[in-house]
Amino acid sequence: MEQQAVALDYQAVLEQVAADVAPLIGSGRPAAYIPALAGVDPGRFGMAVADLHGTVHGVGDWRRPFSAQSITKVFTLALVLAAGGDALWRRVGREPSGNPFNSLVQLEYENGIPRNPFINAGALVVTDALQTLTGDASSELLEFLREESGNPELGFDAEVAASEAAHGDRNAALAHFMASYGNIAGPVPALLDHYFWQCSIEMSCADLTLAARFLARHGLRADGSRLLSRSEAKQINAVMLTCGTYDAAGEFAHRVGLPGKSGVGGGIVAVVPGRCTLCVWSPGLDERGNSVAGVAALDRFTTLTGLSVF
Ligand SMILES: NC(=O)CC[C@H](N)C(=O)O
Repeated sequence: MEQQAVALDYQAVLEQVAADVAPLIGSGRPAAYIPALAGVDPGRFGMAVADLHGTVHGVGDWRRPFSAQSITKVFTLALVLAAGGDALWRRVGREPSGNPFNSLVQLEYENGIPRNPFINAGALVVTDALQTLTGDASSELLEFLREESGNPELGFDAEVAASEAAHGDRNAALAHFMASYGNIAGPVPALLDHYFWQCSIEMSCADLTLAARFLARHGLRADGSRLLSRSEAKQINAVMLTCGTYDAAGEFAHRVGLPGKSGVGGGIVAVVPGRCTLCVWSPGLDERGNSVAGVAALDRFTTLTGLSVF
């Protein structure tokens, strides 16, 4: 049976979701391996939905900025595909890794080609590609996010970026290891700086729902111009579905049924292609690095509304 695009009362749905997941807020733990993130209040919860035209509804802390972290990997990937096309896929795969996001182990067996663009190794390759294409990967990303969200105030959190750099041995190891296979073009120290700056961008649920709309709009930017072809937008959504929540992507697809991308700041962006974008934030993470209340909220949202890609 074909699903009708019935007008939904997003505000009422969000309020219901927030009430339903309230007992889970504070479960899990904020990321501790980046000390500047460990101090975030685990009692926070916000969620927003943006429709295709940019009307945003939200509940809780939906306007409060948080550390976007790995959610930014979606946008960096989009900018590289927009500027460089398919060439990227010779350097990074599109398969789930089944391993933690910062794992080193597969890289040696697979000749320095990361499994997908959303584990840290893959994101480092994507950032390296953006650096080659533009000369200033982090500024390029920030500019794009400001334009799409309509929020010129968006910026980096210098304390988080410095904290990541100070505890960045794992990411440095990944980057140097891939460089030894010839899969990093630029100097590793500059690449790591850009990568950490990107991860430190602070955005609210409202900002992220707006910025991700090109994924629900089949590649069209907020101003109506085309960022990606319809097929490229589909490809990013597909990789989000299969790889966006790391080694929990199967569980996320099972529960939520939408392309999604999480970050260790506790945010998750999800996309209903042709319909809307969602973002939820709550800093308590499960052992795989995904927000406990966040996944539950998206699960509840798709159950209540029937909105899913399946
Ligand atoms: N999953 C994440 O959000 C990880 C991003 C984090 N900045 C890191 O590189 O470790």
